[in-house]
Amino acid sequence: MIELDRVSVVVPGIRRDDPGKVLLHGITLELSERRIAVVGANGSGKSTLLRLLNGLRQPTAGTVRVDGHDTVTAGKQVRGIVGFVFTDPLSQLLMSTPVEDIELSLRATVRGRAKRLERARQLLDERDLGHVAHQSIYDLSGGERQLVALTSVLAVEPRIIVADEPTTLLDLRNRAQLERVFEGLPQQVVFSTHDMGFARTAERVIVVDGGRIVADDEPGPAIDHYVRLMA
Ligand SMILES: Nc1ncnc2c1ncn2[C@@H]1O[C@H](COP(=O)(O)OP(=O)(O)OP(=O)(O)O)[C@@H](O)[C@H]1O
Repeated sequence: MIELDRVSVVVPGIRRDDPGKVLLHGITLELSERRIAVVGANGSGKSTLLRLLNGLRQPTAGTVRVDGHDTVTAGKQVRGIVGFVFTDPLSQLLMSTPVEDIELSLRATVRGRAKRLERARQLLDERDLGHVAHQSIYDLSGGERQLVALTSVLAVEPRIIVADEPTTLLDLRNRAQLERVFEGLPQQVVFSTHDMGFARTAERVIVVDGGRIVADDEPGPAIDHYVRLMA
């Protein structure tokens, strides 16, 4: 369970008389559903909200807790529970090939390089990515790259996945494939998206506007609210 209690995020101004910019205004949420989508216009605060959930960003005021662990004071535990998938997998893949990247992830949980490499190859095979295991990550297609990034995050078995627009850079076919992969994950998944079809696969849709939650409902009414807002 993720809990946000009166969370604000403020970026300080550059000059002394500049009050700064409020990115999120006093948000209180309990996130327990298996699939939660966050939608909103560009710059509305979706990424800021999602980054709070695994401690990538810290609140200026209020608290974020994951299974009772505060993301500020217990960041390590939180990152063990919440895996984060970025829009651009190249922001996340650190090694030059898929097998090496997954081996790196596994250093947190598996002892011995040979064992880690074997497990990495097995995880890639399970996602039908065995044939690209030793290919440069720069030579993968966008879809393959995002699947490798997701496989790398899943390798350490997080209980919750937070994904920031994971399908935005993909073509329609890869988008559909990745959405199916997300739908099949046993983990709780909190994702942001501009794709209303993807948002409709969630049980709950949260609409963010100007750093505030303006709708929080089942997909039908929440997406209707968002569409009216954008009209
Ligand atoms: N470190 C920062 N300093 C100043 N402004 C910031 C900072 N980080 C984010 N912002 C601003 O906060 C607002 C919300 O950004 P955020 O990335 O959360 O939006 P978003 O809803 O994810 O947008 P998009 O759909 O375009 O990805 C934007 O106006 C952005 O420019």
